[in-house]
Amino acid sequence: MSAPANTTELPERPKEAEVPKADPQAGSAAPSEKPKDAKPPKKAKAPKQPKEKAPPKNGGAKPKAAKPETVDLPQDPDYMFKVGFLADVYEERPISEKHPKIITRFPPEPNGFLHFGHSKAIAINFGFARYRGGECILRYDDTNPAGEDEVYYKAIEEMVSWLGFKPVRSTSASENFQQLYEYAVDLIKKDGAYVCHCSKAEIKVQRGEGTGKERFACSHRDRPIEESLKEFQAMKEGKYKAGEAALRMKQDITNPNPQMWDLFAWRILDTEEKQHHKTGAEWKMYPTYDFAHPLCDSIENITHSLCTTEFEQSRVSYDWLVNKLGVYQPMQREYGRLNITGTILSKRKIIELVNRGHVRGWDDPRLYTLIALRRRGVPPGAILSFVNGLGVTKNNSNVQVAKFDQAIRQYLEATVPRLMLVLEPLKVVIDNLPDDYLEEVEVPFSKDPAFGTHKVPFTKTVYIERSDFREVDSSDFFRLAPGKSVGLLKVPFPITATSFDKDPETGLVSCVYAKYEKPEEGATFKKPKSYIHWVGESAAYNSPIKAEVRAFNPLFKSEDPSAHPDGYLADLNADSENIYKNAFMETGFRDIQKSAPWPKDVEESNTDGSPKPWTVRFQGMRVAYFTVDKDSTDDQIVLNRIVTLKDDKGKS
Ligand SMILES: Nc1ncnc2c1ncn2[C@@H]1O[C@H](COP(=O)(O)OP(=O)(O)OP(=O)(O)O)[C@@H](O)[C@H]1O
Ligand SMILES: NC(=O)CC[C@H](N)C(=O)O
Repeated sequence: MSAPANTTELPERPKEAEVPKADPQAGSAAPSEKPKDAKPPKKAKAPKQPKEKAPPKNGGAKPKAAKPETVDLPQDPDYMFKVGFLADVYEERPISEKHPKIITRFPPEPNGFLHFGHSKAIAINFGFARYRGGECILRYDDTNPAGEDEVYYKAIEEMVSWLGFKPVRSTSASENFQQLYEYAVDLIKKDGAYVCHCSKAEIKVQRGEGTGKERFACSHRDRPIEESLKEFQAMKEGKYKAGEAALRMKQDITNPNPQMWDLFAWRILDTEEKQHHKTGAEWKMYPTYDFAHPLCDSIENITHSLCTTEFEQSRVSYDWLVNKLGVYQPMQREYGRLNITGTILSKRKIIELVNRGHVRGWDDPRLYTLIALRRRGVPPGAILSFVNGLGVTKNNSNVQVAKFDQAIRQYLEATVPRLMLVLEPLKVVIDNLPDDYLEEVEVPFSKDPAFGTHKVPFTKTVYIERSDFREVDSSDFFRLAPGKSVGLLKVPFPITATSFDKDPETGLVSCVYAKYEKPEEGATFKKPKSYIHWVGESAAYNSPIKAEVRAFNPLFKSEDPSAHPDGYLADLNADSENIYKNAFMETGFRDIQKSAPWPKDVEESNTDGSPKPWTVRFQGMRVAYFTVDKDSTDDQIVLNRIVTLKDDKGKS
C-alpha cells in the first residue's frame, strides 16, 4: 500500500513493506493539529435486523446443525451515511453557499487490482456523494510509474462499475502534472519549498533518526529562492539523476509530527526503463503523494477527501500546503480500514502466489481481490450490504472470512433461484417403473412463489448424491439404505432401496436398485423421514446437464497467514479446492441461465444479451450456492461454489 511519508521519507515513494503504519488509534502527533473529529465515534444503533430464515428443508437428511450466526445486514442501504462518522463528517461541512455540491473522489493508485478492503473506500466515497446528491470522481493516483500499468486502470474502472457506481468522470493525477509544476514554482516563490541535494543517510541524521540527537534543517533549506527556482528547472530538464536532487516543502522541522519535516514535493525516480504510461518521457521528475494528493483534491474542488486512518498524521501537511498556496481547501477526514483475516491482500504476496502457480491468477476465486470475488460469484450487493452493516468509524474493521461468508449466504438465500445439483452422482434404477417412464415433476425455483416453477423429468433412472446412500443402514441415518425409504424432493412417492452393485475395482457402489412406493388406488403410504435431491435421466429433456464443480476452501490454514514463522506460503492449505468433475444438474439450470442476472440487481449482461458468467447464481438445494465460471465452454459447464449452505467450520 502506499502511505504517507514516514520519518525517512526520501525521494522514492516508500514501499509497502518499508513504511511503518501509523497507529490508527494514535491520532495526530501534533497536539496543535488535533483533528476536530477526534471524539469517539457515536455508537450507531443498527436498525433491527431481519431474522435468519430457516435453512432450506432437507428432510432431516443431515444431523441437526447449529443455526449459523447471523450478521447485520441493514435493510436501509443508506444506513452508513445516516449515522456515525459519515453523518458527522457531513455536519462538519454541509452543503452551503461555499460548498454547493458534495464532491468526493476515489483515488486508487493503478498499481494493482482492487481488493476486498477497497470496497469500503468505494462504498464510502461514491455512496457518500450519492447520498448527499453530489458527485464522486474516480481519480487514478498515478504519480509513480514504477509499478503502475494500463491494465490496472481498466480493471479498477470495471470493479467500480461492477459494484454499481458510476464516476461523474475519471481523472488522473498525471493530467495535472503541469498545473502541479506551476504550483511548485509558486510555492518556491512563496518561500515554501527548496531544492535539496542531501542523501538518504544525511536526511536520517538531520531527522535525528538513530542518533537520538535534536533534529536540524539541511543546509539547502536557506538557499535563495532564485537558486531553488533554477535548480528546480534543472530537475525538470533531467539534469539530475534519481536521489541527486528533490524539491522539499519548507514546513516545520520542530513540529513533533514527522509529516511536517520538510516532506518531498517532487522527486526524480529511477524509472529509466519504465516511462509513465500516460505522460511517456515528458516528465523527468514526479510529484509525491504528499504534494499531489492535496492539490489534485483542490483542483477538483473535492469537498470531503475521505481516506483511511494511516493518513491522519498527513492531514497537517495537507492543510499546510493548500493554505500556503492559498488554494481551495478540501476537508480531509479519515476512517478505519477494512481488513479480512485468514487471507492476504498484499499485492506483492498475491503476485508471488500467482507466479508460483498456487492460484490461477489475480481472479482465482480463493483470493479476496474484487475480481476474484466477482468470479467466485459473490454478488456486489452482498459486499455493499456487509460493508454498510459494519458501519464506519475511525476503528479498523477486522472481519473473519467466515463472517463475510455468512453475509453472502444471507444475501443469496432470498435472492437467487434454486435447483437440484448432484455433486457426486450415484445411479439409482427404479426397477418397478417401465423403461420409458416419464413423469413431469413441478419444482419451485424458490420458497418464494414469485420465482415460479419449472418441470423436471422423473424417470426410471435417477441420480442421487453418493453420500445420501449407505450400504449398511443405521438407526440414526435417515436417507437411502437397503430396505430403507427416502423421498425424492417433489416426487409424489418415496423410493426404497432393494439392492446395489459395487465396482470390483474401486469397491464403490456403482448402482442402487430401488422400488417406487406408489400405493394402490385409495391406499395411503408412509411419509418418508427425509427428502433428498436428485436428477432424472431423460434424452427428451437433455437431462442431466453435466458440470465440473470447483468447491473452494480457505486458501490458508490460519487466521493470520503472514504471521507463520516460515512465511505465509508455509500456511497454504493443501486442500483449498475440491473438484467434482462429473456433477449433474437438472434442467432448471437452462431457465436460470436465461433469466440471469441473479440476484436481479445492478449487474449487466453482455452486449448480445447473454449473461455474464458470474451472474448465473443459484442454490443447489441441500448442497451450496454456485455460479458459472468463466472457464466454461459450450461443451463443458464449470461451476464455482460461492459459499456452502452452512458454516462447515470444524466439521470433518
Ligand atoms: N483495506 C482498506 N480499507 C478501506 N479503504 C482502503 C483499504 N485499502 C485501501 N483503501 C483506500 O482506497 C483508496 C485507494 O487506495 P490505493 O489502492 O491507492 O491504496 P493502497 O493503500 O495502496 O492499497 P493496498 O491495500 O492495495 O496497498 C485510498 O483512499 C485508500 O485509503
Ligand atoms: N488519501 C488517500 O486516500 C490515499 C490514496 C492513495 N492512492 C494511496 O496511496 O493510498
